[in-house]
Amino acid sequence: MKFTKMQGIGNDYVYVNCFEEKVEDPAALAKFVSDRHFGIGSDGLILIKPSKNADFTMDMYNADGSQGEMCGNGIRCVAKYVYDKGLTDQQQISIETLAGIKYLDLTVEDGKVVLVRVDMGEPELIAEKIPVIADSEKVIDAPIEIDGTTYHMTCVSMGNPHCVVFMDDVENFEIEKTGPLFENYKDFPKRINTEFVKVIDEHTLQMRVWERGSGETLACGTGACATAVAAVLNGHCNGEILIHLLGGDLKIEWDKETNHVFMTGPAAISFEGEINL
Ligand SMILES: N[C@H](CCC[C@H](N)C(=O)O)C(=O)O
Repeated sequence: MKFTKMQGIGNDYVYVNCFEEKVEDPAALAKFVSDRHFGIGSDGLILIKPSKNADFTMDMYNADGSQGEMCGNGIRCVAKYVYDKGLTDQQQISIETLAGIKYLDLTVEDGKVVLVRVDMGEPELIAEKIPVIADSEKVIDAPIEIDGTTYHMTCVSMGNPHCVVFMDDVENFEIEKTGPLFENYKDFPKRINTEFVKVIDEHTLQMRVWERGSGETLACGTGACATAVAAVLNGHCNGEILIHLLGGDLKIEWDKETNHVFMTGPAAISFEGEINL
């Protein structure tokens, strides 16, 4: 099977063009290709498919084979793939996801996409729609005790569920130990992506992420959007927010007029190949 390996600020996936390839069991394929020793090595698998309602469809699977409703870094790479490979000549495209249809603006230089701005839609703050089990309608700056430590979390869905935790030191944080405890915590019926965030100033955040189904990744686009929303809700930030992730930076803006969150960042092709299934 032919594949293209791409990354959005270090959040890397194996991309399959399903206009040309047939994928029978995407969950199993995601687990296989994500394995660094027996497969290709990636944070998961992304399928590029036709759509009846948009220009294209993106289906996304984490490294453990679970399907994610949306992938911010992934959708920028899908946009780069379909433009650079000539599946479209439009610089404004729509992509259908399990989190709804997303609209993207492509910046092109020398015939190649170098930057993508994504309208990520509206954040969902109602606990039962995230979902998170809570005794309040929304979960903003709420205590959660994990392994004997009390953290304060703000929960946001960008189509997929996120729990944002602000703290003073993310660099030395034991994410390997604590990340899975959040991911599988009893009050997250669909598990959770967790962002651990340090506030630099009112327009700058530093973030690490433990992703549902993939563990720590170098970046998470939906997570960056959830983090920006949480930072505004908690009075830490406003306006345009620059988020520093391990793999690079994303620019996020929560537009008050439309209530839509916009994410701008790069996308890159690492290599292409064929894998024996
Ligand atoms: N692990 C996420 C999907 C990938 C999200 C992330 N890689 C992004 O860029 O948004 C989930 O299960 O909801």
